[in-house]
Amino acid sequence: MKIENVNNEKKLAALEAVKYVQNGMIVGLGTGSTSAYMIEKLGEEVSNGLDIQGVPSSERSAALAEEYGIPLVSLNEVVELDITIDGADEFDPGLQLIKGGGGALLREKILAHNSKMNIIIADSGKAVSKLGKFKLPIEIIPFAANSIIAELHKMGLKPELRKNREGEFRTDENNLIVDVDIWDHEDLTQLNLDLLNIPGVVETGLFLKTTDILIMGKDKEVVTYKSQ
Ligand SMILES: O=C(CO)[C@H](O)[C@H](O)COP(=O)(O)O
Repeated sequence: MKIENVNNEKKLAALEAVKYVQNGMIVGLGTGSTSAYMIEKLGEEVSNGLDIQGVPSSERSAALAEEYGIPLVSLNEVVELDITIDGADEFDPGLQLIKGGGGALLREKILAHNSKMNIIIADSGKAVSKLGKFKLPIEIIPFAANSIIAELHKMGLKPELRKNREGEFRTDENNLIVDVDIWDHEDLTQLNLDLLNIPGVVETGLFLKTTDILIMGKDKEVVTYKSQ
């Protein structure tokens, strides 16, 4: 699909999700290109009088929200969120997700866990029948990087340390990301537990039970899925 069509689907999903935001809400702000459309639209609504406070899931989203005039608070000030709107790298028919392509999975999962409602916004290219074409991001602490990578190799997960132009990719919490191949794994709940059991693994990008509503842009329309 052409990039402008993908972007249009992202935007459609984002605009639809913003309709769920009401006056007085504490809103979790996701990270990524789809979430950026949502933050831009929320900023427009704020300038038209919508009274909300945002809790950003990354430094990038915090900067964007500030640029668009959305008042921000920290999670520690509010403890619970009314709604979080975030993107995904893949979603399956059970609305299970792989997230973390942008490296913000830790704060994103914390927001999702502490939110009364979680809305995921995505273009149609993110829909899969089975999770795992996208490599699963895992956040790990630098102190244990090599031992964790060795263990992930033993598990057959073909780990790759994420890099960028500056060298090792660092998260907002100054951790590392390892991307692993989970394609051959059927029991994702068990896999998630096995990964979280490795000392030094901070969080995984498997979001298995957090989605309440998923809004997908598809051509010029939106399709809304609700969790059962
Ligand atoms: O999980 C994420 C960041 O950690 C993003 O939500 C995910 O990567 C989707 O990004 P985009 O909206 O740019 O396709």
